[in-house]
Amino acid sequence: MRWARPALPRVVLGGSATLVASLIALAVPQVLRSVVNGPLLTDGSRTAVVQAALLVLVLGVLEAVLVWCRRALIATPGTGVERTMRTDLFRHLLDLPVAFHDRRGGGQLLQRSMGDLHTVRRWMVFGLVQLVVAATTVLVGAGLMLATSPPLGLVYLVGAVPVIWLGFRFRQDYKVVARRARDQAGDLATRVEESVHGIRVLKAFGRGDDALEEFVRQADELRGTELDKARAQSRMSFALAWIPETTLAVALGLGVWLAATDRVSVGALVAFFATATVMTRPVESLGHLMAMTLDARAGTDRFLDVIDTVPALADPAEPVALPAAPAGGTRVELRDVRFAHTPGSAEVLRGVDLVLEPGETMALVGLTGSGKTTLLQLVPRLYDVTGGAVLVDGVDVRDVTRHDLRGAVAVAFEDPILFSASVRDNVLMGVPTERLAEMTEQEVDDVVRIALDVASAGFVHRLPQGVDTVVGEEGMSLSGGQRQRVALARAIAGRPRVLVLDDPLSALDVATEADVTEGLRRVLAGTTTLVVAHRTSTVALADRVAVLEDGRITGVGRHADLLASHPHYRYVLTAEGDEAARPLPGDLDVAAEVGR
Ligand SMILES: Nc1ncnc2c1ncn2[C@@H]1O[C@H](COP(=O)(O)OP(=O)(O)OP(=O)(O)O)[C@@H](O)[C@H]1O
Repeated sequence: MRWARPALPRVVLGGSATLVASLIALAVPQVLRSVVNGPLLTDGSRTAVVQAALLVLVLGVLEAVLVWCRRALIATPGTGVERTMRTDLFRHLLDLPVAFHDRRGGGQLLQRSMGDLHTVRRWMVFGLVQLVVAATTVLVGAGLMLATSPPLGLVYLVGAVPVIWLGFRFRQDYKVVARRARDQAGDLATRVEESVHGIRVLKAFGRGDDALEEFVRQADELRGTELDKARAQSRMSFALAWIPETTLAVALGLGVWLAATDRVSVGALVAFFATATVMTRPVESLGHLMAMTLDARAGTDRFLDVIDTVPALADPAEPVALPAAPAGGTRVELRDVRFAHTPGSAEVLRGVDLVLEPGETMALVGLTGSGKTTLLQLVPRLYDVTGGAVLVDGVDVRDVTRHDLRGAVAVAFEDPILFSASVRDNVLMGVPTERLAEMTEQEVDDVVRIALDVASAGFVHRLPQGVDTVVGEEGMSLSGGQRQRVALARAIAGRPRVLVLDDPLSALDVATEADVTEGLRRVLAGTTTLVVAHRTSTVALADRVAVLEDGRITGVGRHADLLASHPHYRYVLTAEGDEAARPLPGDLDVAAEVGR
């Protein structure tokens, strides 16, 4: 795995240190054997006993030093691997298309980047090395026992057969519950995230108890799975404790008989059981270490599920550069555009043909759910068309890099999302980083000031720290209309070639709306703009209006002309509100005609 590779040298070194430490532990019984068989049972030489004791002491100190080395060597790369995996996952999440995030719960992704990777790190730092060392210790120990006394060693090996079989079954069962537990933990995190996000709705509708009930149900489910895990693990640990112990009891009876009949030396018998004692801990830890490994595997699988998802909206292999911005403005064309949110589902857009001439402001009007937002999102390529093409200055948006495209096209959504940063930083998100890097402090200040002015966001200067006020998570410390204006300022701050606005004035009162409209008119001159409009006042920003009906554009023209000639347009604007069909200044005559 590429994430583990940089850490491998230190992990191998740390593993080797632990291995040597375990082998040292296994060597102690052999020293014991030589003491028992030598000085203890024969000449009783004190020097030999002292030498042996000193040797055991040195071996003990060496073992302790090596255990310390393991910790020092492995802790750092373990955290490094976790950090790199987490960063790569986050980078990938940013790279994945909006359609991916439409399908995945936020909590699941949170759980993947935090809980799952934490499990992987713990396994790398502790589980992996311990597992290798325990397995090696058991193998070497079994070999030593076999060499010390073949009949006793064989008894021990016979006992290993059911343990191996149980281990195999444990692996099969635990793998499934480990994955289920991680998925359920992700679902639970999604529930928390969704409830916190929608706390106002829950409180306003008194639905807190229902949310709690659902949370408890999911938490119980997770607890059930955790208990299944614990049960499987304790079954395995139980087997790993009683089978070797029973085997040793049999071996003890046999060993005493063999020693009594001089078929095995007392020293060998002592060494055999001392080795078995050294092996007790590694053998018993195998259950826990296997469980840890399978947990880490479930975490890794969930990590790879996301990281292996190829971004459907990747940059083209040979990107085309957008032509330099033409003096008169940028031309945007939607050519026979088709779009379905998921493969096989009904098409939301069914052959949209629309041209925005350079510098033109086009309003997009249609019934709720007719696909206006969807259409808008195809221009900055938040989704890819499923048929036809979107062209910016004659270039298919799929042929340019996303970086170039997003430098040229700016968006303001109806539901404006701000980040927990200052107003100033939120606005500056709309300016490409390279351009920001070339600006002086004064120029940056001017960009922020002008953008906020155009969006009539003067309220910002009355905030406690002015433009440096941090707006809280998702900008929740601001009102809806205030957030909408900051988001609008962000969209226009970068002076984009194309501006895509999704009903950007919907949360504003009439007076503020008039101010913003006035400011926008100035800015929009020369910027090709597509703006979703539900109200006549937003339509007032536009040079022409396009009517989206049943997935197609059924009319394009001036507001007054459409009001006169297009029944669906008239119906949409009238249906959206009493004041909606209010004619624009200068349209009074036509409106009067229609009204008659
Ligand atoms: N992420 C999504 N996944 C699946 N279907 C979606 C998704 N987003 C929107 N839709 C569907 O696509 C259709 C068009 O939705 P869209 O948001 O584009 O409409 P709209 O015209 O902007 O509506 P409104 O005026 O209410 O904002 C709707 O039927 C909606 O259910």
